[in-house]
Amino acid sequence: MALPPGPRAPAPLTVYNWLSRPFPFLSECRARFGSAFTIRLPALPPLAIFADPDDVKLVFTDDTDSMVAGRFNLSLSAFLGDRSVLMLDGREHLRQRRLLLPPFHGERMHTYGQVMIDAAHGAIDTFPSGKPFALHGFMQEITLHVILRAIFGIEEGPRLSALGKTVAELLEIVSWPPLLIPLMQRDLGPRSPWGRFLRARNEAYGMLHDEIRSRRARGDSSDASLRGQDILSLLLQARDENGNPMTDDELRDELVTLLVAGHETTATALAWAIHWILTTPGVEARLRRELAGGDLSPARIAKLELLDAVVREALRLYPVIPIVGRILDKPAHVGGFDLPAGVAVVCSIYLAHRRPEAYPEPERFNPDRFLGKKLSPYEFFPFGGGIRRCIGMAFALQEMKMVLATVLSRTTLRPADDGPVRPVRRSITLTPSGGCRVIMTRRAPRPSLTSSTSPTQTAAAPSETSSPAATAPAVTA
Ligand code: HEM
Repeated sequence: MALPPGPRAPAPLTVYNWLSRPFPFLSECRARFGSAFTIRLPALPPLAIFADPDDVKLVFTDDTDSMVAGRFNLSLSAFLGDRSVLMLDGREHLRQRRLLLPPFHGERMHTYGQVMIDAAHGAIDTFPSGKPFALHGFMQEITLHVILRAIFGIEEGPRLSALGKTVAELLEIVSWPPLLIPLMQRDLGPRSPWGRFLRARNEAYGMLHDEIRSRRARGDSSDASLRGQDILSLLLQARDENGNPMTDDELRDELVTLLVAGHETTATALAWAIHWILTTPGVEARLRRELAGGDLSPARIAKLELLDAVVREALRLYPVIPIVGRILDKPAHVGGFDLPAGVAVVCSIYLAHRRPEAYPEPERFNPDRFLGKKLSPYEFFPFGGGIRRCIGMAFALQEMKMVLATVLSRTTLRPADDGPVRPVRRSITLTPSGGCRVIMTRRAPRPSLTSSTSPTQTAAAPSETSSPAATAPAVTA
């Protein structure tokens, strides 16, 4: 049984390349070894990397149960809990996935649209004016707020703030890439990275259990505006095929999974999208023209074609998560190689998205390549594929569009620096270096008609001001 060829550099160098410069490293390997190659990292199975559509299809459509994702994701189990859908395989995975899917169904997205727009307004009100700032942090604020509101359905107030603070702290600690290495996962006291993580996680667990218990005890759903459509309410009502609800521990692990998976990923994708909009000639002007053609209700924003193409092209060029993988339970034949059991079969999203055969001039940000076209799910898969495809895909796409439309309609931004922006790792995601630094030169007041029922903001002719004092009411999200 032979693995594809691959670099034989000393382990520390490979670890450095993998953690610090994954995109150039993947490109170099592809140039040197061809469309399939193997990367070896200490204490992990060999990673056999593929990017050709036939090989990706084979992995995503495998129905033999011989390629398991839960074991591939194992390094995340300390972060997410061992009952997280990401950790499970086979029947257990399917059960948990079926329970989780309904709140994320495309049709439900209209419920969350206004929450997303309101959260964007709240953050825009606090953008510094006339001086450089990193957008990524503000995008994180928005996506954290949105996911907390969508999951728990609670209104602005001390409960939401306390949960937000604890979750943000937890996510900040886990964003440090070395914590993914099992050797680093040791509690050496409250000031050590893992010690800090464990203490923050216990605090978050306590709060989540309180929330679950009080919700069960009340026997009702959330507060006002989401009217029982929040994700926790739906998960509490969910039953598997035997009529059983999720246990408290299952619920807790899934809530942590949704908070982690649904927050940093979308914030990073937004930061990249804004980077490309500001730095690619013509794109911002075309988007503004598209936005100006009518009201800015969630329903209309969701249908804007150029905005949709911009979002997809941003996810193509720098996919937030560069790889998805499965561990082979049994030997398998992939890409002309007979791979032994135990190997990790990895689909490189990044390399697949840069194949010139599918994407002429692959390095160029060109949203037109998505206009009026539907790409194969084996050539464009920022959300992975098959029975493991991201549960939050529709949610993330909706959120990106709502936030981008709101930011563009109320502000004028320009890049703060001339130098190149490169991807840097934060845990498993790759974010723009410097956090996408921009300068805001205009902020229009928040439109007065943003409400959950009648959002009728207009994108045309926003008023010129750069003074935060001129901005409108307090955060209502
Ligand atoms: C731009 C934003 C996002 C990106 C790029 C992204 C990407 C991904 C990827 C690549 C996977 C692995 C798929 C595979 O193994 O084939 C995944 C899985 C998952 N994502 Fe996302 N995601 C995003 C947002 C979200 C959101 C908003 C949520 C929920 C609120 C979410 C929840 C999940 C869950 C639960 C899984 C596990 C699915 C399973 O194992 O069955 N993600 N995501």
